[in-house]
Amino acid sequence: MENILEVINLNKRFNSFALSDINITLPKGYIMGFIGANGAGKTTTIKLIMNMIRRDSGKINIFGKDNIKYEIPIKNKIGYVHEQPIFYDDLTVGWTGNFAGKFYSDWDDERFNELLEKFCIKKSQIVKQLSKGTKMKTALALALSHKPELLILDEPTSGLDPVIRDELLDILMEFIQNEEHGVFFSSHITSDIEKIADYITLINEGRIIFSEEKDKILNSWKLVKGDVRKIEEYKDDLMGIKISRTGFSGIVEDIESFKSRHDVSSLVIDRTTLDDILIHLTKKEN
Ligand SMILES: Nc1ncnc2c1ncn2[C@@H]1O[C@H](COP(=O)(O)OP(=O)(O)OP(=O)(O)O)[C@@H](O)[C@H]1O
Repeated sequence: MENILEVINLNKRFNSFALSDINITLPKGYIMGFIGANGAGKTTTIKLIMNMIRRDSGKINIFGKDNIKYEIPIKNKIGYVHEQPIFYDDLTVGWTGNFAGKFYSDWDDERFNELLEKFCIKKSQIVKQLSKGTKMKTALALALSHKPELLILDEPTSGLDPVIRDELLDILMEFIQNEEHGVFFSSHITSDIEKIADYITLINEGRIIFSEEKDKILNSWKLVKGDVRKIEEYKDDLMGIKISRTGFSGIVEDIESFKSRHDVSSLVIDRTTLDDILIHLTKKEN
């Protein structure tokens, strides 16, 4: 299987934060959701992928090529949306499209018009008068209008109402149908990721916790709950343990192996949602 994006042993240090040994692989034809708490390192990873900041070490290949050495041809085939899209605020959406089109050899004006219509945006609208959600939709229309092969989206669904979010998710699923494209998107809306992602990467405090197929994660990771008096028996095999007055809960990475080592008859074993995993594995203890 050919990879559209490979991040290999990537490191980047700021004064008080470090991204450590980041490894991510996205095969062609798939969508990867990138999740993590605020400040976990998602935007920094995306900026490194886009070569907007300098890496300390490691390697990033996009379409099989180094993202720095082949930056211009690679960026010609990437549709990128920043978490806070930046425009010339006093100008119109139409002007913005014409301007963006000059930078891409494959700009498709018809596609841009089609997307504006779908998102109910008029070309005559002045950018500074757009709502937050409409600005994001404009950024998405721009990112999708130069025939990109890879979409890199930093929180594309934040600020969008559920109807538009759903439309956007449909567009992303449609985008990968030809099996030649890929989507890498970060989001705090885990239901969006559960809905459309094939792969999920979870980052916490600058380290990858997992980067795996969604179905594998949701099938093998389970939420285990039990009587707090029995916690000693299980605690070494549970992650992110939370204790209340009566019970405990924790995450198990491989439920079959857990069952082979413990009597689970008194436990409740539930399917995990991404929110369960995020809450248990990334919440700092007070
Ligand atoms: N240029 C910089 N100089 C110093 N520290 C930085 C810089 N950019 C980011 N950081 C720090 O790196 C950490 C990770 O930030 P990042 O924006 O990557 O997190 P995030 O996961 O995208 O968070 P959020 O979900 O809130 O957008 C934060 O502690 C942030 O303050």
